Amino acid sequence: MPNDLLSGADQPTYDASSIEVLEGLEPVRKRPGMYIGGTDERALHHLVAEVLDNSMDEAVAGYANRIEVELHEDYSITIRDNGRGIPVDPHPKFPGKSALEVILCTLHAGGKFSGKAYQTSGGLHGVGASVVNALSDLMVVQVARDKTLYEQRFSRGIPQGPVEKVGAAPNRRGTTVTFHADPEIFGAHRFKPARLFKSIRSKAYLFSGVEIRWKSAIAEGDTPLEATFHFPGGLADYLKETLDGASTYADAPFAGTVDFNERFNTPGKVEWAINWTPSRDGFIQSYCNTVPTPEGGTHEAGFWAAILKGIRAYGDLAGNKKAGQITREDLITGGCALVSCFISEPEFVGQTKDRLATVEAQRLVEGAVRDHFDNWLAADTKSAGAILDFLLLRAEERLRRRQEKETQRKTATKKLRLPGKLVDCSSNTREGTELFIVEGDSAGGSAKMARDRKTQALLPLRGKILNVLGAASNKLTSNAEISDLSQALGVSLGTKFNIDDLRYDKIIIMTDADVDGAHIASLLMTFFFTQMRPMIDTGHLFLACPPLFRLTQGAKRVYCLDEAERDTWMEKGLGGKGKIDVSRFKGLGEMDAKDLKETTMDPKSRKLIRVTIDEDEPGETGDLVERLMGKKPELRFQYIQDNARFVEELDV
Ligand SMILES: Nc1ncnc2c1ncn2[C@@H]1O[C@H](COP(=O)(O)OP(=O)(O)OP(=O)(O)O)[C@@H](O)[C@H]1O
Repeated sequence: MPNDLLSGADQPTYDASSIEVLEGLEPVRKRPGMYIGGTDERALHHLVAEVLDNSMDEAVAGYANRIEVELHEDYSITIRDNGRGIPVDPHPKFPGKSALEVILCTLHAGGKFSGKAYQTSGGLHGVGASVVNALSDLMVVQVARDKTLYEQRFSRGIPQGPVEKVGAAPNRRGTTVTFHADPEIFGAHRFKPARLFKSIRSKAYLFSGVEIRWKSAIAEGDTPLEATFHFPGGLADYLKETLDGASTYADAPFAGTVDFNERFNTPGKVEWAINWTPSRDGFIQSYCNTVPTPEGGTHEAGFWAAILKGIRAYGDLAGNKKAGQITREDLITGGCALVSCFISEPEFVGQTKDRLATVEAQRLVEGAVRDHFDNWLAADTKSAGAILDFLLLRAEERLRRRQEKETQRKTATKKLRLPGKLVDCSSNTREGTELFIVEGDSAGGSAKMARDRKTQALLPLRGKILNVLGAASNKLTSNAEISDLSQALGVSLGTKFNIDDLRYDKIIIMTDADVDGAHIASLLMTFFFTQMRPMIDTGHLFLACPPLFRLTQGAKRVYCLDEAERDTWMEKGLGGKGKIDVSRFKGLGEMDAKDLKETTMDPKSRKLIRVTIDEDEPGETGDLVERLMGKKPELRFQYIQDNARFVEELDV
């Protein structure tokens, strides 16, 4: 027996009794991160968003027009609406329990699955309220319905008694939720009045049909202790307030709202406002069903597509040939945008709903905004001209920066601290250059001989790079392989990544054609996906396809990518004389320079796969990466196979 295995006597029993099933709300308390993205201050504030979103859903559906949020001295918080009130009648499927108790004590219980009770709601998973309940040491829910006031109390997700009638409510209806976040979960984190104030105010801007009242017993800076928000002017007002008097290229923002029902015969709507300013960085804040989506998603993509196509077409029409050079990057540089859409059955990535994944939203938003933008540009030629000039300038600057970078590449290379093991190419410009990331030093040896010195550079990696999904960001920057890689590429990680800094045109991952090689390739792809995403979006990342077999018959020779290809050739023969000789490459290192050049590196004869994100399911890829690279190693092989779904084949 290998000595790193435990001997029989030391082994803990591993049978059915060791398989645990977490019941009720236990999983939420055990792994809060899965439901609210962590246990930090952001997660704590997310609890308020979950409860507030339920009241907002009630308002957007047309049943409530007032919401009150009150922060108490002990940091408990009350959220009250004048909607229909959570149902309190006995639930037909759970004898002895009211609907209220089922909603608050069961995951995936809700009224928003079928679209019958709500058309366009922020809630959809049926877990929000129960998660808040599970993570609160006290939660009290009062419901005013049918002239009666009901109440039920909970602690850490467990009812402290049944729902009870506690009084009459002749002139009132609605739901009041009070909760105190459990310090066992959130430690010393406390609600920050300024943060709550800001997010609540933005909610009011998103739906002009609601009035939100704010009250706080706790002071923070100049945050008011009481305020009432009601913004009939919607997003245009919000943008004006956010820009705070900054000068803008258009006198009034391009703003509007389109009802999808009228336009596309499908429920929902989109509202937007955008203006360009020279005095600050651009930004976009997007929302779906009043839920903020800080990571964007399909609605944002649709919005930018409409603006980009609109401005290019306008430029074309005005006879400006350079308008086609404007990119989305230029639009965002000085463009300040707010986009809020309402759709039925939205799909978000994760329970914290940071990114919208509904594919349909892209088409709806683009279609709705595009016409209006064209009309707006045509009607206000003064603003349109100013914006076009500004964007053309942005595009020119960007192109010039890139040009400078390219001509300076060589000088910069000398100045840059490049990793010692990088075998650089000699070309002075980025155009046509390639960096092969190769597995192991020995592969580096034959690749060095096989490469075209002018355009092909090599970076040998020793062993496996850190799995970025499990790693903290300081670990990332101190990891030697990762820092060599980013230095060789000339770029920084994460939000600091700038595609213009990239030192090569194609980045090609070249690993052995075996499971280990596939694992290294997938670790690298995960790294690029999470830290250098634009590199994939702009089509710079590739996988090399080294062959697995070489068949020789007399003077004839072929290379096969896999067993199937080998078998086909074996059957039909190569057309040479004598017996077919089969050699299997165990790794890149075993191939001589000639083989490697011909099959894998020479642009004239090789095959490359471009790594792309499946556009139909932009959310899926992120999810997939997280699910499989973040957690269990045994799922990785599956992941590697699944990769095939988001790469497309390309002969280069
Ligand atoms: N203030 C409220 N007024 C009326 N009904 C409510 C209110 N709060 C919750 N509900 C009902 O309780 C259900 C469950 O709410 P919960 O927050 O658990 O999930 P959800 O909003 O459906 O989805 P999500 O998990 O995405 O938030 C809702 O679908 C709705 O039917």
